[in-house]
Amino acid sequence: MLVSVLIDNIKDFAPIIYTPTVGLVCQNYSGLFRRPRGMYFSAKDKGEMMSMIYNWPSEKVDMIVLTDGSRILGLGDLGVQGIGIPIGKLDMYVAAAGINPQRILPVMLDVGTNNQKLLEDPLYLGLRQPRFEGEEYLSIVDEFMEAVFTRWPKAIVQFEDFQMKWAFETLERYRKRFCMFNDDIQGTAGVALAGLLGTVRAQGRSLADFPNQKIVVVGAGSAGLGVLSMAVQAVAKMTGKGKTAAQNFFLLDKDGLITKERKSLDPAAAPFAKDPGQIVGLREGASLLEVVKKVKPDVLLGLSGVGGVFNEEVLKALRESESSKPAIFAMSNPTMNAECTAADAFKHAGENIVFASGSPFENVLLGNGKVGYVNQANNMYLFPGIGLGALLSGARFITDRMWQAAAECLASYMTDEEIQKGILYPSINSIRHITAEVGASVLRAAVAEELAEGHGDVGPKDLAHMSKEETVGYVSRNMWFPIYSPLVHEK
Ligand SMILES: NC(=O)c1ccc[n+]([C@@H]2O[C@H](COP(=O)([O-])OP(=O)(O)OC[C@H]3O[C@@H](n4cnc5c(N)ncnc54)[C@H](O)[C@@H]3O)[C@@H](O)[C@H]2O)c1
Ligand SMILES: O=C(O)C[C@H](O)C(=O)O
Ligand SMILES: [Mg+2]
Repeated sequence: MLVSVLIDNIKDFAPIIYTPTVGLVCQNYSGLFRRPRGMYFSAKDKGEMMSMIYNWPSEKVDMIVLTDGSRILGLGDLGVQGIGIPIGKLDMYVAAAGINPQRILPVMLDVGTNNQKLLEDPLYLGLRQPRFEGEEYLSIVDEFMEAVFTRWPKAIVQFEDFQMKWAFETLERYRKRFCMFNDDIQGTAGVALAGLLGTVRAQGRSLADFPNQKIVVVGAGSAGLGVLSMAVQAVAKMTGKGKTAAQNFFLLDKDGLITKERKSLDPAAAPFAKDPGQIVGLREGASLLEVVKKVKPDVLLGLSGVGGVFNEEVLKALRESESSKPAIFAMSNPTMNAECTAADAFKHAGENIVFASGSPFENVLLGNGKVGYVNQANNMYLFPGIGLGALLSGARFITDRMWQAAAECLASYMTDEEIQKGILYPSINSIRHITAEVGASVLRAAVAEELAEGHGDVGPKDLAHMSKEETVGYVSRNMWFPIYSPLVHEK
């Protein structure tokens, strides 16, 4: 496809090159395979990764999206078939951030798969062995990262769709060594925070009221925990109180409400586990329905990967919310894995809700000319700006402060009029403009943290002297745009 066609028609094409169609492609990838795109590093390539990286034909690489295929959307372990995700994310980088398509690199780390069906599939393209674990696994990722940053010291690496344990562990391991981030933990958190701040405004409250929002998060994986961590940081920033920042947040996983009584409580979930004494009438492992009935939340946010967990009973219980405009974020992907459909949300929870989903749904016609607006709460609103901002600032690392700046920029993009209509995010048609603004705020945060080393001829001092408007101009001018020579020259 011509890149200009993609850029000019991004709203129509995003659901094809990206979520949800990319999920279907990954599920059927070995059967659909025609030609390779990107690079595959197998566990058997250990010791060879440096020469492999130096064999990549493009002299410069700006953006790399890397997966090990272990948690592809809500579809589970798809082994090497997960390469569709880095390809789709990088197509978005080209369309949304104007990253030169010759400088992108989709990468698959093939460390085996635990998907029995794939292991038995004669067409499966990857290693036919269980996944590497422990130190063996980490040494493979280490070797890859060292090789990448030796050849391209100013590249940005985005980790995508890693199962939770490796998502957190690799983020901690590399975030202060390399310019990298984990999109499922950090990108999702930023987009959700922008949506949560928009929800406060939509509910007719002042932003300072955010710490009082009662938020029930369903799914304690990399995405759900990422969202809560960032929301807690935002509350702590507003109130100056770190310790009690999580008190209005409730977290559930497949075993129900997480409390301090949970046996083998995951340390990553521990900061959000409720003290049983604190929550009268709710026990360890309480069901989602019990929690919604008791808490009467302002927001119900799903990152469980399980389609339909916001069932009719749960949605009806949300009618008792203390908020006149409760919000439902059914963020799991692809469409089949959404916690509820848009139509069901408006039907069962009422017409005055605010609704967002990770995968696109059509707006819902409510009758009498009224429209139930569907937002797409997807990390695609932020990762292009984070990548571009980091690249153009020459950031050494990507910090929490840069993410906060990105989320606040996205949140402030919306006018009061839009917010009143339940519109929390801008149209994807303006994704280049959004990315320029987000990229500029990330760049300025990098400068403020003295992490900006400059890019090309533009040094750190030049960056520091740019006004806000000049920074947006600089970012926009550095977006690649396709210009095609006409086949027939006009006389
Ligand atoms: N919209 C977005 O931008 C976005 C971003 C990242 C992830 N996601 C989606 O979020 C989902 C989860 O991703 P993840 O990386 O956190 O996965 P994960 O596997 O790390 O976590 C899933 C969590 O859901 C819990 N869970 C499973 N069944 C449940 C149930 N019936 N009720 C309550 N909780 C249940 C699990 O216990 C686990 O805590 C995926 O579908 C993914 O596509 C969306
Ligand atoms: O890929 C997406 O659409 C969003 C997110 O990164 C996910 O894993 O679901
Ligand atoms: Mg993802």
